[in-house]
Amino acid sequence: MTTLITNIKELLQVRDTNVLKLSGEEMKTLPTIKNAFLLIKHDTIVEYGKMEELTSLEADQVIDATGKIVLPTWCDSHTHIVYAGNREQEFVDRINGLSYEDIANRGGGILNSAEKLQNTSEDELYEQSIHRLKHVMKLGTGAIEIKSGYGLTTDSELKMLRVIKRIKKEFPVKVKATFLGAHALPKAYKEDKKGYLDLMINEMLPKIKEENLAHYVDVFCEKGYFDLEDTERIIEAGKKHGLTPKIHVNQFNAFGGIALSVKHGALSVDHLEELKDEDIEALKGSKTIAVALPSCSYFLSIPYTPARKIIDAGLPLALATDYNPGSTPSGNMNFVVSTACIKMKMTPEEAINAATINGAYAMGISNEYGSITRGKKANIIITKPVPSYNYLPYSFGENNIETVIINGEVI
Ligand SMILES: N=CN[C@@H](CCC(=O)O)C(=O)O
Ligand SMILES: [Zn+2]
Repeated sequence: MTTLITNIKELLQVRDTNVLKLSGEEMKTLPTIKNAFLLIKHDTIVEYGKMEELTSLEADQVIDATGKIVLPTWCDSHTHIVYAGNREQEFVDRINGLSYEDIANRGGGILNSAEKLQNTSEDELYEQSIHRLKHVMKLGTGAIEIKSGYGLTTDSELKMLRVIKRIKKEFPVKVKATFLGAHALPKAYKEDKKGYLDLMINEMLPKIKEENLAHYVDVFCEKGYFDLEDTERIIEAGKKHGLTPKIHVNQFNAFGGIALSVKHGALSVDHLEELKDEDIEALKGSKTIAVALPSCSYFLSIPYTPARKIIDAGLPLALATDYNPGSTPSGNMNFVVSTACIKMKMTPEEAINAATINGAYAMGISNEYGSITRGKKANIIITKPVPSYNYLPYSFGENNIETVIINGEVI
């Protein structure tokens, strides 16, 4: 099966050589070809160039993209889309004056989602999750990381991870799974944190390894959740089971979680709404990428991750949704890209780089995803007719996507 896309107004993120991530100044450049074509064979990008270089129109399917922009699908490197029910009551409680912290302290928040998930069957959880996944695929997401962390018992954490595994098998979208047992202290272990850490280390992780259910290990490293010592224990245990760390850090408080994550070779550190100079220093020269989650800042009215500070220090930055029921009930990467430009003062070029190639890096898949490169997976967004690529973040809230191709097939 071959698909030829012709007359593309502008083809974005064209990289002849296989760049794995972009840092600092490099993020300012978004290589493009105007009046371009793109040829897909089966699930792979095989050729692209200027229309005048196109020698044959022969293909099983020809899509005319006159007036339209073509770019790689979004790579959403931080989500919690496998969850049960929702938390719209807490949303109203926050409008009426309670804080995210107040709600958590009253037994709501993550523990509320955990209770719902524990009482939901694996099949029902799968159905609810794929409903969200299908929606975000239509919004242009072609690769996604999904975390556990709303189970908080061995059975329920495994239930979440099995749902992720099933999604991975059933859907063309690229999926990476992360074990986030250390998301909150479950009620049953309220007075016994050590007991819960032991449970994760001695029971959950070996089972996860046995069933090959995760690639990454995550910890909510935050005051009132897991401190540096807890985080280090879980990271070390995860690494022993072959899981690379990707850590929730600096969401509300900065107290050294970034340096710790870097020391352990974390692939990413995510959130970073609170950021100190020493955090920036810790990231320099490392292979760890910072991941900003602007929809979470928007929804919780907390500070935005200081993207300028990170990029201007020469560091790489990725953008992701954080899609979850408590802090970000949205998986829309288009909104993330817009919000990054509007609120974090990222240029459209930086934001698109952060949401494609750098997002892929933050999932460990940038050798296969995140750019228009010969040999990479054919995961493609075709927009509606738009004046320029700047229009995509500019027209926030508008759906500019007409067609999404994942693994070479229109979805
Ligand atoms: N901060 C920790 N975890 C999620 C939110 C969890 C929740 O409120 O359900 C996040 O990334 O924002
Ligand atoms: Zn998160």
